[in-house]
Amino acid sequence: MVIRTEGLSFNFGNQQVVKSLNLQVPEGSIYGFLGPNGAGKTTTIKLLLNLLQTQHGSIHIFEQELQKNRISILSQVGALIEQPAIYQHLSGRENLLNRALLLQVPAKRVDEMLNLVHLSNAANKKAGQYSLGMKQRLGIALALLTDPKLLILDEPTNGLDPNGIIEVRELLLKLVSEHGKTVFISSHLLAEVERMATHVGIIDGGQLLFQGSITELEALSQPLIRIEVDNTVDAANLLKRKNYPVADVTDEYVYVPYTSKIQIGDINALLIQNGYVVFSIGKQQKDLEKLFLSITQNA
Ligand SMILES: Nc1ncnc2c1ncn2[C@@H]1O[C@H](COP(=O)(O)OP(=O)(O)OP(=O)(O)O)[C@@H](O)[C@H]1O
Repeated sequence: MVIRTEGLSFNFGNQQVVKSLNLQVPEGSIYGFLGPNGAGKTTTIKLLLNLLQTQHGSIHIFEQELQKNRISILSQVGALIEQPAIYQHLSGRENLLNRALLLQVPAKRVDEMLNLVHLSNAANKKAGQYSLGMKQRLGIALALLTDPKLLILDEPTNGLDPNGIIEVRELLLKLVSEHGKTVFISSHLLAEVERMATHVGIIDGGQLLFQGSITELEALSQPLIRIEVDNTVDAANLLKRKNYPVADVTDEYVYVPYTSKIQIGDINALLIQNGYVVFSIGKQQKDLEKLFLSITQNA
C-alpha cells in the first residue's frame, strides 16, 4: 500500500472531524477520496502531509511510519492543497524555475513539466492571466517538479469548467499509466472522479463509509430495467400482479430491478400482449451519483 492509515482520528477542540480512518491506497491507483463539504477530507490530507500532527492512530506512506520518516517520505510526495501557491506576477516558467531552484531540481525539468501539463505555449505568460484550469495545471506541474511517486491533490477540479475538468483528468490518467505515479485525489463530486478513479473512499462526518475498487462500488448499485411505456401506473400494477418487484414509477418510466437479459424480453412481451405501447426498454446505466448520495445520506 502506498498510503495506509490505522485508526486515524483528529479533533479540533472537542469536535472530532476524523474518526478512526483505515485508508488503504494501493500503488498505481487513482484513489478518489469523496465526501460532501465539511466531511473531513482536507483535514485528512493535512494529516497525510504532516501539516497537522496525528493525535490518534497511525499513518504509513510507502510502508514507512510518517512521523519517524517525515523528510524522506515527504520528499517523494507532491501535493496540491487548496489554492496552488503561484506568484501571479511571474510567468508559468518563472514560477517553475523559482521552485526548481529552491528544491535544487535541474532546470531542464521545468520545460518537461510545462510540456507534460500542456502549458508550453503559455509558458511566458504571467500566471495571473492564466485561466483557472491553467492555474491548476501549473499547480500540478509545481507538485511534480521533484518527480514524486505519490501525488496528493485536494479538490483539484474545484471551480473548473467541464473542459478544465477533462484536462486535469487526462493529465492524471497519463501520470498513472505512463509515469507510474499513484494519485490520491479528493472531491465532493463523484462524477468528477468516477471516470478516472480505480479506487474510492467515501467519507462523511469524519467516518469512512465505503472503501474499495470502483468495481466494488458499482456492484453495490443494483442495475434497473427502465421501461418507457404509455400508461406507467397501470403497467406497474400489471407487473406487480405478475410478481415483478417494481422499484419506482414516474410519469414516463417504470423501473424494475434487473436480473437478466431474458427478463427484459419477458417484460416487453407481457406489456405488449396486454395492449401497452412500449417506447423503450433496457438496462439502465448504474448511477453512482445516486449511490454516493444514499451512502452519505444514510450515514
Ligand atoms: N482550523 C480549524 N479549526 C476548527 N475546525 C476546523 C478547522 N478546519 C476545519 N475544521 C472543521 O473540520 C470539519 C472538517 O473540515 P474539512 O475542511 O476537513 O472538510 P472537507 O471535507 O475538506 O470539506 P470541504 O470540501 O468543504 O473542504 C468541518 O466541520 C470544519 O468546520
